[in-house]
Amino acid sequence: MRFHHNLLQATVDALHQIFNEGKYADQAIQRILKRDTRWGSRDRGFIAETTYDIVRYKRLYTEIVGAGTVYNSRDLWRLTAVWIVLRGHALPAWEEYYNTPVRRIKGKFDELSSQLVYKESIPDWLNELGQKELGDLWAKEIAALNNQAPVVLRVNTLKSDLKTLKEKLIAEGHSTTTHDDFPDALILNERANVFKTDAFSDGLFEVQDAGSQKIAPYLNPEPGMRVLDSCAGAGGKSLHLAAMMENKGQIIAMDIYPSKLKELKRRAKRAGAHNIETRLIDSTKAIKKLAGKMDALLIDAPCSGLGVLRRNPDAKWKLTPEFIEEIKTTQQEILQSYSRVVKKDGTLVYATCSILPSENEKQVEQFLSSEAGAGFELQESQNMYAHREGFDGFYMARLIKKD
Ligand SMILES: C[S@@+](CC[C@H](N)C(=O)[O-])C[C@H]1O[C@@H](n2cnc3c(N)ncnc32)[C@H](O)[C@@H]1O
Repeated sequence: MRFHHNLLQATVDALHQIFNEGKYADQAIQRILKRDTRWGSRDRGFIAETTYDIVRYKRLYTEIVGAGTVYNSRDLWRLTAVWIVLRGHALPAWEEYYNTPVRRIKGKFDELSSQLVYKESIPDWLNELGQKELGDLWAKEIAALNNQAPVVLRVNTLKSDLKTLKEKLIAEGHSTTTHDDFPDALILNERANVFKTDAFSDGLFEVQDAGSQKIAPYLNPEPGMRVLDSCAGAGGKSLHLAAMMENKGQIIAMDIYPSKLKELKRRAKRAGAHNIETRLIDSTKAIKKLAGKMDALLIDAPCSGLGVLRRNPDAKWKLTPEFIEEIKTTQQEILQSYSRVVKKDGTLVYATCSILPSENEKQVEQFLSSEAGAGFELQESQNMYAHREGFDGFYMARLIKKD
């Protein structure tokens, strides 16, 4: 493999922003990619993927090179050297790589690989938590979460269908594969920036992981229903609900951040979704007003995000045990207070992109045994794991309001 110095320099600069300045990996990479308009899609892909890989294996690589917590330029170049060596490539004859101890890198890798915290590059506290909550599943799942995620699209059935979209994408140079378990999904055969396609500008699809595509259908939405998407964010699930409801009925999309709802509106316009109304949650009144009025409630709860580490590998280094404890309190508060909007025989779906039972099953159990949850019955629940289904990790539970 032939390496280009300017692309590795860009990788080193991105790593500096992420490791030393605490920037989010996706934002740091986006900024760096704007630097040179002559870079083609392969160059951009190289910078993004190399950076993500090194972020993913930060602990392992750092231990191999013996760097501290602040990385100087030499340390960052050495991390890229480890990346090249462990992929079995020859190091280019650049000044930065002079005297790189290739055999020592390989030896250290073999030695450290016997310990999960190095092999999968995870903080000790997270390893302990994962072992405690998931037992034997943990090692398999964390290994799968270190793989690169495929790019999955969801066809917007308000404007297109799977077959037509597949053909349009081929005409724009992108081939895709369908999947029997995910009826609206097309998986890109080769990574590409599909946001640049006409099909995307025309609102024919959204980029949405296959696991995430299971959540809106779990609510059994039907045209004409009144649905509350209480943690709507930028609207990934609201848009899917609008498509499934064929733009008929009402979707109230709520969040505590106006910026996310603004983005949702923009996306809804592009998607031709006309039955979504956004409402900011700025006091408890916003929810109280809807008490007993909704046919269905989706709580796509804020969570640790441990199921989507493949997309956000830097979350491993940003998450803290304290944050996970706080978010669990928020999850229960949301269940307790928002569940009141569901009318008799209505449906509540609680979902997270976490794999931890304490954010999932345990939250639902706690809710059902509380006063607010007493009128609900658990109908069904499902876990999705990266090591089993090959997509992001998710949890969802469907509860029915009996009285
Ligand atoms: C998992 S994300 C939602 C993703 C979104 N549903 C989608 O499909 O794109 C969780 C959302 O909950 C929001 N949130 C956090 N605390 C909340 C609260 N107390 N009430 C409502 N939303 C909240 C966050 O701003 C975030 O957008």
